[in-house]
Amino acid sequence: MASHSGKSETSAEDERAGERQQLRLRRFSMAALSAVVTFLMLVTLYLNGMMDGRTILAGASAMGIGLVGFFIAFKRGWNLKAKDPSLTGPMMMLSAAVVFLIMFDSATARAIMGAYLCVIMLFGVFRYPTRVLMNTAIIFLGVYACMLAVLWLRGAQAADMAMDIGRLIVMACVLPLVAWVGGHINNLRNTLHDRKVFFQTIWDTCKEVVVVMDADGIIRYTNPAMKAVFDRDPAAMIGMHASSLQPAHVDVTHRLQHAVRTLEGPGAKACFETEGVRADGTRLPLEITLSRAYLDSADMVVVFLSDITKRKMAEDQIKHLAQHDPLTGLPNRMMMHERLAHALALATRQESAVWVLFLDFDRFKLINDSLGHKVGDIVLTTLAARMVEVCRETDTVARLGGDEFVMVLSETRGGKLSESIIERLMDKLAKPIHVNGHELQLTASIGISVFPEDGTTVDSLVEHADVAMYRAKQNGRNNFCFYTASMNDAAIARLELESDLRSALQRGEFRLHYQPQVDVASGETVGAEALLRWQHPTKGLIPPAAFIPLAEETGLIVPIGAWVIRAACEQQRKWMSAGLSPMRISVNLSPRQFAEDDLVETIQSILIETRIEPGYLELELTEGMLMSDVDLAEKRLAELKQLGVHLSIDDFGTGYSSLAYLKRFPIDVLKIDRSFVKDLSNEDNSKAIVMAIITLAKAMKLHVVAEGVELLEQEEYLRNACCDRIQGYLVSAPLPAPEFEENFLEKGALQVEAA
Ligand SMILES: Nc1nc2c(ncn2[C@@H]2O[C@@H]3COP(=O)(O)O[C@H]4[C@@H](O)[C@H](n5cnc6c(=O)[nH]c(N)nc65)O[C@@H]4COP(=O)(O)O[C@H]3[C@H]2O)c(=O)[nH]1
Repeated sequence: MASHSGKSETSAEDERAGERQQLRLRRFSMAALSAVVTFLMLVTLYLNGMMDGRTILAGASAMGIGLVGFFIAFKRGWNLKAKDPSLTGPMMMLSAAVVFLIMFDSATARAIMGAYLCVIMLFGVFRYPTRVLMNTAIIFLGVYACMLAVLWLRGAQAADMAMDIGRLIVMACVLPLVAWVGGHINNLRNTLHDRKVFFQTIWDTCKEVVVVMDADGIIRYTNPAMKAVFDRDPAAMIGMHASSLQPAHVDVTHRLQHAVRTLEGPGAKACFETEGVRADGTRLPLEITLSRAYLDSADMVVVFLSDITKRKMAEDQIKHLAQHDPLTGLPNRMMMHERLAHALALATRQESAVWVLFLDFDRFKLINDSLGHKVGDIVLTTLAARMVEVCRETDTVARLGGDEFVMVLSETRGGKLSESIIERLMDKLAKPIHVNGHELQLTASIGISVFPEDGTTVDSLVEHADVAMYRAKQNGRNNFCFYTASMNDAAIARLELESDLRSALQRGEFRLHYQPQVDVASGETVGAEALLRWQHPTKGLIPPAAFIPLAEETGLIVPIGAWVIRAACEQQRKWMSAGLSPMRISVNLSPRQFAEDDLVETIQSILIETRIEPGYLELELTEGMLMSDVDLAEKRLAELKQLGVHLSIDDFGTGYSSLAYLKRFPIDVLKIDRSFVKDLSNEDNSKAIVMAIITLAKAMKLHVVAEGVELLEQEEYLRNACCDRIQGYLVSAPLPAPEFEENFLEKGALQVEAA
């Protein structure tokens, strides 16, 4: 099989070689024929007495012998051994030898060959580069000069010599010039050809449609992109009017004409966007760029048509993203502004009212913190959908961020706005939401401002609705409140508080009070909780509840919280330096602080600077902080634990702690929330809860501290329930450091193992 295919390959090759040899023979025959024709021409010259018969005979014989030799070589295949089997070189040398032989003998032949060469050179300028032409001219002139020298030596006639020398001089002047000019023409021709290929490639591969049209809008040229973009045959478009590329309802003739008129000077261009139509009738957005060009003796307009479908889609998407909230798909603050401005303009004309509702969901932060952002997101989208359901199409529901929403309700001619809409909205929002097995019930605090009574601008109405919302929250959650001028005062006060809070740290207005923690069994003070106070220059001592939420909201809690830890450690150091027995001091950590990446480093550097053993510092965390991101909490707690500080869960029982998670956290202490302690005397439920917490803590080998112990009977119950420690007014209210020192340290505080 293999040898068979090998054979067939060889025979095919032989066949091709045979064909090539035949071709060479044919070419040779044509060259021989041209030699015969030349010979006939020479015979004509001879018959007219212009050439010597001997010369012609000698030339013809030499040529004849040479041609026969070549013929035999081709027939026998000798030529195949040569480098160039066509034998072009030897044949040219034979021709040149014969030509020079004839020229040598005949002045006429020299004259004819000179003229012949000039003609060849002239035509050659379109084909050969300067170098080739110049070489040919020099060789010819050199051989010619040598020939004349030999003739002169042989004593040629003076008249003939003069003619030949004159011819040689003329040719010496003309031929290099022809060669030089010819070379240039040839270069230009090549450049033009290259440019043509270059621009043709651009024309053919350009993704933009290029249309060259005359002053009447008739398409003269267009490129292959026409097919790709408009699905139309470019050849078929030639001669059609450019308007055939547009949908029937779009007429840009005037725009086009106007744009063309504005094009002044070379390189001027005009640009605009419009719509085009494909062969199947579908439309596409186009960007048109026009410029003028002069072609075929006429003014032309060159039009670039770019398909901007993708760009338009991206623009629309960006616009949508810029104007909408990505989570709920509702308009965002920017679009709410636009819509409200529009609603106000309309209401001014129609002399109707517009209500701006500012909504904030009560307890949302707690849900978000304790059940995680994913649950928070589901809750928000559910609430957003409910708000939209209550609205009419002309109304707007927007999300400003977090759990803050704004609704813009416009009064129509048919119906007045009334409180019943708000009640309907609140009922709808308060319906339970089921997420991941949790049944969540959220309520909204709603502030309402009314146009035109409460403001005539977008900003004032939104601001006033916000102020009213704060009041609604203060009045107890799940409430709504219409704005009144006096509310503004409260909002201003809040702003003032915020600005005072910002400078309180620099001004050194913060203080720490210490509340003792007492061992139930021994009655001895075994620790203290450091609690923050703000000594305001005009308002006096402000309790933390009045400013911690604001500090948390503004982020100021991070530097304030760091100050608390430092102040507590410094106080501890002072007491130790004064020879007082050290005890563990606990400080509260806020959610923001806990989330800070450099929390551990901050605490570590404070401990090092104040030379306090980590075991004397206890950090109080809330359940919400741990549950909002369990993985982060686990990592952060491990880092803190490694540092050596004590960890406790504050207000235990009020959050959403899963006991399974509790096991993952390296906690030392559970603090029973004071709401359970408060109800110990009269509520069986609280007793059960307190007992459960203590049992749980014991099972997990944790210490238990009961907060807010005010009454002896509460202490008694806790003692019987084997609670480790108590903290509360029964022992002492939080005290400034000197009083705490006097009452609880000097009286012989018990030393606690810092481990
Ligand atoms: N009714 C009653 N209350 C008692 C009794 N014993 C103590 N208390 C009060 O209960 C609060 C205990 O602190 P907390 O649960 O950590 O609750 C703290 C804590 O969450 C926060 N807080 C206080 N200081 C800081 C701080 O430095 N940083 C952070 N992030 N939060 C702090 O402010 C909350 C309130 O602090 P305070 O106003 O100092 O209120 C303190 C304390 O004065 C009692 O027998 N009965």
